[in-house]
Amino acid sequence: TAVLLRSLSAPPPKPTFTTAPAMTAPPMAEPAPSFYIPSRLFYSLQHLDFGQLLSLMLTIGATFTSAFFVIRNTAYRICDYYTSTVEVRSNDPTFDYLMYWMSEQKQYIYSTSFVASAATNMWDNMLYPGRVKRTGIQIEEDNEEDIALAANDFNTYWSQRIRHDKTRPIKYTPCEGVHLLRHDGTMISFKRRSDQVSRQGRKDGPSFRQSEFVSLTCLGRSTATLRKLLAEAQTSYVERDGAKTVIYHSNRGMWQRRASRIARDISTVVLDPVQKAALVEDIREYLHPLTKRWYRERGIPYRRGYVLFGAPGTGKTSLCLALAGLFSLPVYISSLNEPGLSEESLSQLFTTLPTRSILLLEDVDAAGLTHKRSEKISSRRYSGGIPVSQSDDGDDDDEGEEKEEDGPGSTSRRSKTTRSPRISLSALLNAIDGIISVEGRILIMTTNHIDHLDSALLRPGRIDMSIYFGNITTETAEELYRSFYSTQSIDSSSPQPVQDYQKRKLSSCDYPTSEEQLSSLATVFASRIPSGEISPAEMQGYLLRHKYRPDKAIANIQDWIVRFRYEKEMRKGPTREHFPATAAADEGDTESTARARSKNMRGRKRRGG
Ligand SMILES: Nc1ncnc2c1ncn2[C@@H]1O[C@H](COP(=O)(O)OP(=O)(O)OP(=O)(O)O)[C@@H](O)[C@H]1O
Repeated sequence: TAVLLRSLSAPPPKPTFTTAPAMTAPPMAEPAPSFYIPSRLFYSLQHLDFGQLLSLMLTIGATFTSAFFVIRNTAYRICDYYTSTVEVRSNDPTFDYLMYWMSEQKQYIYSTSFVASAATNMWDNMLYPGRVKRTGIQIEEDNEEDIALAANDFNTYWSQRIRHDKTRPIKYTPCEGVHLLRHDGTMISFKRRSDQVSRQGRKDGPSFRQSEFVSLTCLGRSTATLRKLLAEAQTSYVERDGAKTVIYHSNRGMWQRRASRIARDISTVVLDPVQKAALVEDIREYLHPLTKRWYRERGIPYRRGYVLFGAPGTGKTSLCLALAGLFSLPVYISSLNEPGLSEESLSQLFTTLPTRSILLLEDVDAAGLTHKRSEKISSRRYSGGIPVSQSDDGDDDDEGEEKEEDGPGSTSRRSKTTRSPRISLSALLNAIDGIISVEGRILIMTTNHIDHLDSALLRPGRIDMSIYFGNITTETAEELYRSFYSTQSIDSSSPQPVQDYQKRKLSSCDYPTSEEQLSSLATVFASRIPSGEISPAEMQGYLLRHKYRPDKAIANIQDWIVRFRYEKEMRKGPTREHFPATAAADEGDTESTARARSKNMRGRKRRGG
């Protein structure tokens, strides 16, 4: 250290050169101030010229770097020229096909890193890792083997079911990076990467959307191998659905597959036969290719919309699913109340629908955007887009009356009074028939209160047919009874254990054996049903108690109706008749105190008291 310090503080010695005296040695260039210390250090230790050494090193470095880039670019160009690549993006259905196919490949993927998923919602987790919250919704696909096993031996089936639920099969797809796979004797490189894109277009924006990319590369200038692979992936993805109805749900502006269900037969949804036939005929006509041409020739946007309205549990959603089954169309379900749904994502949902699909917008009245704009109610509750809370004294008499009408289970009224609309009416209208909105789709909106919808939403072109769903009538009660007990013939296409099970079950119950017998039972049943009082869902609830006893369903119906009426009364709130003692004490009430009490009661109800 002492030597070093001394050499640094001493003036630089003159370098000695052993060249010919005639040639004057060039004096060593005075090092630049920043090189002074390293230069002195080098010279004192190695007697080397630091400047020359540095330039030599820089030259070597630059040569190697340029050589590296030249070689790499040449290699890339050669690879590009002699290989074929296809890129698949996560916002395209092909991505789903490919990832499903990959998860089904048991061998021939040469990789050491995978995304493993045993989640209920396997697809969401795999396709969009880290982005999907668990909703707790579990929709299971039907499994014929399970049904056959259950028909044979329920206990074994159940223990297997429970074990399976605990140890869900783990599915694998290659994780981010490059992997090799062999398909039809060809080696294919599979590259997966993801990119985070904020909704505002900035990477550091508040809400991110993860986009994924997969590229498949194989040797040769022909893309045939890759096309064949993708076609195979698509077929395997589509074939698993068979004739089932595929249901998609919206999630933050994207459609996500949720389930495939055995299609519901349209005859199981009871509705005025004339209305039902008109609706089915209208859709059939709309889907006809000549209709499409007809629309195009006249410059009319090729779209069709329906609104199904009526009380809860009257079959609106059921009819929509049955129509999807009848026409083998996928159903895309969304609700304007969905958390996180913005105007931008709503428009994206509408534009990414496939042609020939059903878009079901549920409970449009509950979104808070659909009040008639001219009405007093609108300005009072949504002045400036900010919800105005109800005053505690329960002054709003209309409100109280409407609440009672909705019944205790109604959520739509509550949501309207506590939330401001996130989607404006104009955004919804634009999404429905905006210039980039998909043509060929069928829009079905359901609502419990059609009178709350703005007339702009219901104008022809947006909504072409409105169908009312009402409570059970004598005719629909008969139809429901028939559809409930008619499917008792043994399905000869079912596996033998299932047929045996059905036979055993039928022989132990008192089922009608012929169509005539069923008809006369249905007529007796229907004659005991009061028209317009009971919703189909409530009726179904009753029939489910007598799933295998059609005779008991008839015998017990009158008792059930008495109880049903009583419970309905009680749900409306206790009245004087329920409390005769109180009624007597109230005899002396003046009209004004009675009104004050009723007002208080409404106020308490609204506050949940
Ligand atoms: N018209 C009907 N025909 C046959 N079944 C019905 C009918 N209405 C209701 N149901 C039965 O009642 C249940 C609820 O029906 P659904 O969900 O279709 O009613 P909804 O009108 O859509 O109700 P909400 O307005 O609450 O969404 C289903 O299980 C369905 O089978």
